[in-house]
Amino acid sequence: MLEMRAVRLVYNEGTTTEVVAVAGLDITIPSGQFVTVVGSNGAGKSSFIQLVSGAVRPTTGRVVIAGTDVTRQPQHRRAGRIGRVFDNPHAGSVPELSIEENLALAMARGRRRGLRLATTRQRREQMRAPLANLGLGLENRLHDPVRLLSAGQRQSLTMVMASLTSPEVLLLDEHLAALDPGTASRVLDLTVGLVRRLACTTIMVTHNMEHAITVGDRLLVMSRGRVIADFDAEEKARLTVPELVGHITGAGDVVSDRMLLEESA
Ligand SMILES: Nc1ncnc2c1ncn2[C@@H]1O[C@H](COP(=O)(O)OP(=O)(O)OP(=O)(O)O)[C@@H](O)[C@H]1O
Repeated sequence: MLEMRAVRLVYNEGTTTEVVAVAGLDITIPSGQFVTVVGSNGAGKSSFIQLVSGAVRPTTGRVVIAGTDVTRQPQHRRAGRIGRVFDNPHAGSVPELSIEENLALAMARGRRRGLRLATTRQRREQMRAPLANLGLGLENRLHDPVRLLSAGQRQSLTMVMASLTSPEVLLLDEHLAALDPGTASRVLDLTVGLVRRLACTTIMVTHNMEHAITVGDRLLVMSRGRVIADFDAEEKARLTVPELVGHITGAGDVVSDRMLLEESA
């Protein structure tokens, strides 16, 4: 279970540039639930993800993962429990290292022994299986540097890397945003399969209203640092894209061209 208790995140507090990024989050996400999150630019979606990962600390409030209060725990201490995939396909892997070395790094993440790049035959087999599941042939390119991969291949690899530590929580921050529609759809299918296999608590931020509705068990709409709508699986199944857009505009927020373009795609 993931709990956010009265969480506020204020940047530059008490100055003329003060920004309330998160204005009060009180959310309980049961273990294994797959939550999608939408909202306009600046609604606080990435801040929510960063508060869970430990990239930022709340100004006030508490973050609890599986009963452990992690509010003051630094990011590296929770790294082994949390998988994270960013919007930038280049952010999740090291371009000059091979696929195998990147996977070895991911496996070492969060372990006390530190990083060990040497690979054993057993470990290589452990890496090959999830790569083969992608259906992209990457299992036969273990020695290729990651810089040779396309954006979709890199994002798929990052997904596999995030899954290798069997995370309790998987954080996906607009991880399909930089991909063309066809590739995004394939990586989304991969995401759904991976989340099902890992059975981990998952938060997926997306600007794609269709994805937000069709994927996962719950949908949160954020506006100005708060959750303004919370749809369970049944409500989500009945929700239409125009209704969802209506929730965002109804809060006085602007729906970006990107959201509308993808809505009509
Ligand atoms: N490091 C920072 N310093 C100051 N303000 C910040 C910082 N990071 C985020 N903010 C502000 O906090 C608010 C919430 O930002 P956040 O990135 O969480 O929104 P978002 O919903 O993810 O937006 P987008 O869809 O545009 O990525 C915004 O007003 C943003 O400008």
